[in-house]
Amino acid sequence: MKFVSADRPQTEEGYQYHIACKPGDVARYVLLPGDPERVPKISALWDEAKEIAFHREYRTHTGKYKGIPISVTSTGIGGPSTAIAIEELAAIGADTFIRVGSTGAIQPGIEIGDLIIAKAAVRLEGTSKQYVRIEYPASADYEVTLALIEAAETLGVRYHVGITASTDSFYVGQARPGLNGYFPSFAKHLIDDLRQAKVTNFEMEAATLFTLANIYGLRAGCVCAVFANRVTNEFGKAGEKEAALVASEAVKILAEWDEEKEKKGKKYWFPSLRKL
Ligand SMILES: O=P(O)(O)O[C@H]1O[C@H](CO)[C@@H](O)[C@H]1O
Ligand SMILES: O=c1cc[nH]c(=O)[nH]1
Repeated sequence: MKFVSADRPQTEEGYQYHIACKPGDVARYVLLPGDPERVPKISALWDEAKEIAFHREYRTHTGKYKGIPISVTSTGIGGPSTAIAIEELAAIGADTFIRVGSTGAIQPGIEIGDLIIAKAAVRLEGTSKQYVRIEYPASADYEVTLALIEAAETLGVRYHVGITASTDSFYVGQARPGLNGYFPSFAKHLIDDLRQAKVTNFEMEAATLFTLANIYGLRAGCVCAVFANRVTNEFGKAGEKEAALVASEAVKILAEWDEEKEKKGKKYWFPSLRKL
């Protein structure tokens, strides 16, 4: 396989080095779970799907959900691999991303299995800092976020909307004691400080996704299933299917809004657009 340059390791036909996909392999709407094992669980919910590639942590299926072309690519854990996925998926035509993750809740009143839709992210990871100054906002796209809320309401699931904190470390970085009880003083206040600032949850990719989407003029949103409750210290794998359904339904809703905007010559969706 001949890659055209070191700057952009892709072949003449645009086959991307890490995700092993080329133009035409993915839809413009791409769901982004961290876990490769979640990819077939998500595409099983669609009308049709096929495996395109599975290279390193990047597993991609493309298919149709309620008639809308849709793809899913796993990002792996953390900002570095997520940034690679976004760079290469965007290079082959993806422009709207929805992270479908799992998360740890730090606010009271959030149950295991609930969903959390992120409207923005605290950039506690390093990847976005290698792209743009720290003051730059890791904010979700309002149309994607609204479509996720619409989908959650339609599906009647328990959900919350909030600011997520994306970290590079799952253990000490999310104020879990490390091996042999290693627990530095600056980690001790992390949850309480973030909780006072109304942060709802921890995960490890949204800040990278939102920052790069904003830099590149792409749309991104995020819905996560609550696996960990850091208030009660419970842990359980629940809500994964609901998060996948909400994200898939949100793509259907976004596709309808995009068609409406196109038909009426509008750049931004707004509630009374449908009455025009
Ligand atoms: O379930 P995923 O999407 O991987 O998301 C969460 O799970 C991993 C940690 O267990 C991190 O990737 C975190 O962001
Ligand atoms: O607590 C959690 C659960 C899932 N993912 C995280 O990053 N943290």
